[in-house]
Amino acid sequence: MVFISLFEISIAFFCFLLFRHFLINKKTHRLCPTNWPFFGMIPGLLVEIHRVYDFITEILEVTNLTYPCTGPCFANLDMLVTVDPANIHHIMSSNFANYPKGPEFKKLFDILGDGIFNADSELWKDLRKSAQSMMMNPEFQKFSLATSLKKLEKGLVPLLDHVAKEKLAVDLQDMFQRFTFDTTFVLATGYDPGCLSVEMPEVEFARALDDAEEAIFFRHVKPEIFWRLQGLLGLGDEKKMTKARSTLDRVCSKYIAIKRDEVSRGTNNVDSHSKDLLTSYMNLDTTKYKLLNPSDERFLRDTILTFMLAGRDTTGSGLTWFFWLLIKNPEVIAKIRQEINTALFQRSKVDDDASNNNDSDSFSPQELKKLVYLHGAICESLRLYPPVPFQHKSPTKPDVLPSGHKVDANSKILFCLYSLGRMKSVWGEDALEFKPERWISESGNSVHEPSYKFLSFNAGPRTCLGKEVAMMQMKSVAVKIIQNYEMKIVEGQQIEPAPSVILHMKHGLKVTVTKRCLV
Ligand code: HEM
Repeated sequence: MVFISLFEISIAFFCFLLFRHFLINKKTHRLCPTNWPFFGMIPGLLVEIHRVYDFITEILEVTNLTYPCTGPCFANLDMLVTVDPANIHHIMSSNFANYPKGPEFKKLFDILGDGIFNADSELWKDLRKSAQSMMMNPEFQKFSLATSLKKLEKGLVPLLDHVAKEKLAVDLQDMFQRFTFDTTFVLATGYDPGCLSVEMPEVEFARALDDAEEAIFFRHVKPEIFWRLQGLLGLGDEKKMTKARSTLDRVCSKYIAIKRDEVSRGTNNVDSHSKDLLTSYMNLDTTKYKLLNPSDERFLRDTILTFMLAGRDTTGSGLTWFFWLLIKNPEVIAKIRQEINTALFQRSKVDDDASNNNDSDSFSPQELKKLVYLHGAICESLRLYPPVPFQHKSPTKPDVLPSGHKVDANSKILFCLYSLGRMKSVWGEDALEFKPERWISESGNSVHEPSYKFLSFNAGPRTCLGKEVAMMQMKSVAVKIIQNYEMKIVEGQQIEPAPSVILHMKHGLKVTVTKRCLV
């Protein structure tokens, strides 16, 4: 009897705690997830995980751009989610020193070791300066453009011709990932893995990167102890992560050994003209960059892997969403074609005057820069579908953000780039529409948007180092395909972002292709 009453009293006390909790933690808005005792908002987030980006976007729109998200009390998953441009500018630029990526970031992305994505303070400075000096070198830029053009002519065009001739469907996402995988691998190591071909071979390195990215995404919503346990027991995503790690280590180690051998024998791959990043790092002047150690295999492995993640997936994802938007908006394709034809006509006039005979339909970087409408269309696509959909920061000292939110030392701040590009209060009432014209001024020049508003390439001192390489690559691919092919989306596909640290399409993008008759 006494036992039953004790049980009833406990239930009543628990109900009282729950009631009190809901009175204190009233929801900011009906769309926001409930903050449950013990589990925080995680149950509400997990229910919406299949459409997590749109869910967060809806919440941020109704909460004035910043939302404190509470995790389970035992899991250290509390974070402040913000897309307020004033906060972004404060964190990314004006108070950069107080906002490193932090140790939590490195734990989640541990597969990248001490590469530039994970590094902070002095190590990051050395990594950034060395990578910048290599990538800004005009020889590297020429090498990068030549690599893209060669892959276009020898890989992408034959594949699209084949698909058109045989009336097949091709997964554009797979095709672009293979394209950028090959080009980035050449830039990183000097070797072409030949992933883009009519046979579409399975490439274990590419599969391992995909698996690792998915596992990293889920680490963001799981308590650390949980995913570490999964890793130890070899379960779920962490099982894939362990396998991915061993594949990535093995492949990197193989290429490092081949390259060391070549560099020591002076027989470097002629195609790369010694401008690939691996060769440059092996010959690094370590008196300038005291914290970098190119004789350490681990350092070279982390560098290759970081560049593969930085260059392959981002540009591949950017191209996929861009072509999806184009196919859905044929009037945009027509305008880009018109712009390309005008540029080709002007070039032919200049050539006639100078008696040159340049009948190539590939554009030089200077010519590509003049395609203002194409530039606007790509920026518009990167605004709505940023390849890196979210980013983290963690303050070293407590601070108050311009939005008035207080942040503690070592707390987590998350920028949702996907949501930022869709906020009506930032981009206007037509924020959800695909409008390349948004990026063109009345005088016909490109409109520059500040990076704390258009964050797709990051902002402040950690701005993306590959922005120019990526834009040139996307433009070269776009010109070639738009000029020579028509594409149609295969009916009945569901197009949605996959939960990953890169904004992939969950089920790919299958299209049919026909070759255009050019007169
Ligand atoms: C459309 C294509 C691309 C997009 C949208 C993009 C976007 C970004 C973003 C958002 C970051 C910041 C990530 C973070 O701090 O967590 C970043 C950093 C970086 N990106 Fe890109 N990226 C692209 C292409 C490339 C390419 C092609 C390369 C190199 C070949 C590259 C190299 C880098 C590097 C080295 C960093 C680290 C910068 C630092 O931490 O100081 N990116 N990129």
